Amino acid sequence: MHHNPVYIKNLSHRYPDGNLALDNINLSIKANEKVALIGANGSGKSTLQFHLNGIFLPQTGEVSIGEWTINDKNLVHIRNFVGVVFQNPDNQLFMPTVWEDVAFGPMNKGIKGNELKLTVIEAMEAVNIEPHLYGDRNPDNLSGGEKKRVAIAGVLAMNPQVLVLDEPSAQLDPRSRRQLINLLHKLPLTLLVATHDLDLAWELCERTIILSKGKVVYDGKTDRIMSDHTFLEKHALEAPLSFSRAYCNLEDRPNLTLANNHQLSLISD
Ligand SMILES: Nc1ncnc2c1ncn2[C@@H]1O[C@H](COP(=O)(O)OP(=O)(O)OP(=O)(O)O)[C@@H](O)[C@H]1O
Repeated sequence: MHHNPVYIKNLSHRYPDGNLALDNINLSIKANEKVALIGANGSGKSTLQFHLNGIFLPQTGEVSIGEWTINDKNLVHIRNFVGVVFQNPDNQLFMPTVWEDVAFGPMNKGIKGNELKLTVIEAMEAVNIEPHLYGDRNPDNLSGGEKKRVAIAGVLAMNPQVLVLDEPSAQLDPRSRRQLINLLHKLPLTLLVATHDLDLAWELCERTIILSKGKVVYDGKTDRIMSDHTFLEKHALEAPLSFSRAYCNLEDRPNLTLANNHQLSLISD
């Protein structure tokens, strides 16, 4: 019996057209671990996330969330345990006002009255969406970054133990992105962040999983992989800028070692 909040064994996923999007994935994530999921377009990140809250059920292999091995009978438990914020917030916001959107999940869990009000306010404040300014607004009329933050608030209001985020920084301006990183950093929960923003991966996640053509090709320390330009290039990825900058100040991060000459030319650029 394992007790990790996320445990995936021999998971494969083939789309109806024959496309093998996940090819024998094995991984587990410990409580409160913050993990980046990176990989080029089409590497399988979204497909994997769809398996984490039962949007897809395993065709081959198994996915366990907390104490449940996902099947079509325990999806309510799974979805209370795992919150997923999709890449496109338009898929997530459907109520006439921001307030109702954030309140929707906790209301369905039976929370009401003052407790509901406090839950909604807390979730909105966590993502810097001021309840008195945004509560009555129609989500359709928000900017992309505001929608994204409301979608995150709606998931936080469910009080999940595992939070899965698909491209959380994609539409955010630098300040909102920074605030989001700080918020995610502080959250006492298990986090899996699929992102092309390798700076965010590096700043937020000690561990990185790299997918390539549906396979896990790296699972280990984020620091280590960000210094391996040859490996990143092989999987169509690029080292983050801030990481290269940090190299200029190696004494701040004494655990880093240069893996090859690429970094040296990058630093002097
Ligand atoms: N509905 C579908 N039917 C058939 N193939 C699909 C479907 N959705 C995705 N795929 C394929 O499965 C593979 C994995 O796609 P997925 O969306 O999981 O990748 P991703 O890593 O999330 O990509 P991106 O970075 O572009 O969001 C790709 O080859 C994609 O073309």
